Amino acid sequence: MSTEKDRVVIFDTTLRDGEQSPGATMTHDEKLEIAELLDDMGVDIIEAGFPIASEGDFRAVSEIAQRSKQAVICGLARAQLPDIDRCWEAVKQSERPRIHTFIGTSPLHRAIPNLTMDEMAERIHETVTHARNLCDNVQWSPMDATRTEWDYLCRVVEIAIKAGATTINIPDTVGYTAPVESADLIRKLIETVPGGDEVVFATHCHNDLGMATANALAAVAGGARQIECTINGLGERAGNTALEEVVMALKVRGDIMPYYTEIDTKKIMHISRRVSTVSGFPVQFNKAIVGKNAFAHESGIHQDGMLKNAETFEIMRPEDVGIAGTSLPLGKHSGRAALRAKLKDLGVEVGDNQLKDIFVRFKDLADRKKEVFDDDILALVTATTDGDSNRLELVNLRVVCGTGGPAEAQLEMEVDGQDQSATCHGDGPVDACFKAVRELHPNKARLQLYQVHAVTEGTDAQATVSVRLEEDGIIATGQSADTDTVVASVRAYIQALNRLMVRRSKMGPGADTREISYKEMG
Ligand SMILES: CC(=O)SCCNC(=O)CCNC(=O)[C@H](O)C(C)(C)COP(=O)(O)OP(=O)(O)OC[C@H]1O[C@@H](n2cnc3c(N)ncnc32)[C@H](O)[C@@H]1OP(=O)(O)O
Ligand SMILES: CC(C)C(=O)C(=O)O
Ligand SMILES: [Mg+2]
Repeated sequence: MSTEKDRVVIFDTTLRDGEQSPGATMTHDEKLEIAELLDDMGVDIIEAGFPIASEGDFRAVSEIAQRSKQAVICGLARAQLPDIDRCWEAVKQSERPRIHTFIGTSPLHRAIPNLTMDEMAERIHETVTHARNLCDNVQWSPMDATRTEWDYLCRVVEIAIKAGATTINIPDTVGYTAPVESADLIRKLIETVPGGDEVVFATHCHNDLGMATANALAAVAGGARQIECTINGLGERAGNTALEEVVMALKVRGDIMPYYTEIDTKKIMHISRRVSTVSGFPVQFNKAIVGKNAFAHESGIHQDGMLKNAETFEIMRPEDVGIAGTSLPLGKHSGRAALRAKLKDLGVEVGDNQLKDIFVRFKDLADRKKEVFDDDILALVTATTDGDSNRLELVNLRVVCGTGGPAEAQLEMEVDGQDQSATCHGDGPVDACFKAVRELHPNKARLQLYQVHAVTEGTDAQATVSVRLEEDGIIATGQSADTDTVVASVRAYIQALNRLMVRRSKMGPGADTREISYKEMG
């Protein structure tokens, strides 16, 4: 049975509560940019700032008010007449202005302005009336509502409604409430307070116990039709309800939550990145919806499932939140299915046997590296698919080098199936290694080119080493990739020697490089 869905209004307070996070201050231009993005994505109400707080806040709220295309522009004001006047001065420039005024109503918060219950009730009446005389869209909030005595909460909400508030916001200022309480509180207020069914109830949750999203959604189930939230959950202490979370929860679980918003969800990722940049608050990797890993799968079983059917491990499409697509980063937990898919993406078609070889090398690399990048994979392919006959093979290598003297290489190498070892010194670790290779496999090949480049970033980057050898006009190259540059160098050198031997043998019988004595590297 399909139910008609109710509209839930999205009230974004990134520029007010979000900016109150220590260190999240935004410049004037950044605020204008974020407001424009919020407006474009379909946010219904933008709380643009606290106009009495500073000249800068006043200017930002005023300018956002002038520029907004469709959103209601709201400013915050304490329960003080000068605050409300200043707020009105700023928001009145909007075609759709709102004044949001608040006061802390719990016992702890009543003590801050040192007002008795009756004095506070009188102040609420006076300030909401004043706001309503200026603006016909007035929101009132009993700060710390979830720790306010029930009877007193009902009393002050009724006063605010009678004084003309059109939206009653019930803040869980310190993130104390639990979902079941959140739903009950709103439901009971609507049922109990005279006029409660004639105003919009809003929910404003903080994330101190990690329940802000759950509490906001529960409040909606209880009858709230406005959710206050911020991009990336930015906000005081552990933050506010994250806009992207509630919006996507309502979209994805419309089956059990018959509500909808007018947010263009495809714009979520872009605004998330901009807010992260301008606030300087990075988004945690595993953050719901907008975290780097929200649509990324590294483990083989998940990647295989995703390649067969994306719904196996994703409950929403990345495109729906503005992400280009799922990513299957390769790492130590990945399997063949993802490796094959990655190779295909990179335009490399391999047979089953080649894939097997590449996979062994890939696992070996992934064990040593945090993340395996596309370039790493390509380097592995080059190293694996050349199919030479390997008369020389690296078995073991230890290198001692540093400031104390010449480098020493202890090399163990298989030469035509026989294990041999040599220790050589050289002018640096690579020179020592190459000398050891030549001691075990004397040759006169001339080193035409030795080139190292890091193909990936970071201190664990994979280096690709290219070696080109020339001998009697025959040229052979070797290439190897490894996180250890010296190991890559030795592998590349050995590969080039193997190829040289193959080429020589193809040019005529008996022509074996081992009969040729070593000539100094050029
Ligand atoms: C839960 C929330 O997010 S509430 C919003 C919090 N945001 C902010 O505070 C950011 C903007 N704030 C500011 O820039 C400054 O605090 C100002 C400009 C508002 C006030 O600055 P000051 O006059 O220097 O006061 P200060 O910040 O030291 O103290 C707050 C004053 O406001 C009073 N106050 C606090 N909340 C309210 C309220 N809702 N209604 C009326 N008075 C209030 C306090 O009692 C205190 O006044 P008092 O010293 O006379 O008791
Ligand atoms: C000003 C109010 C709504 C607030 O931010 C809170 O109580 O958390
Ligand atoms: Mg808040």
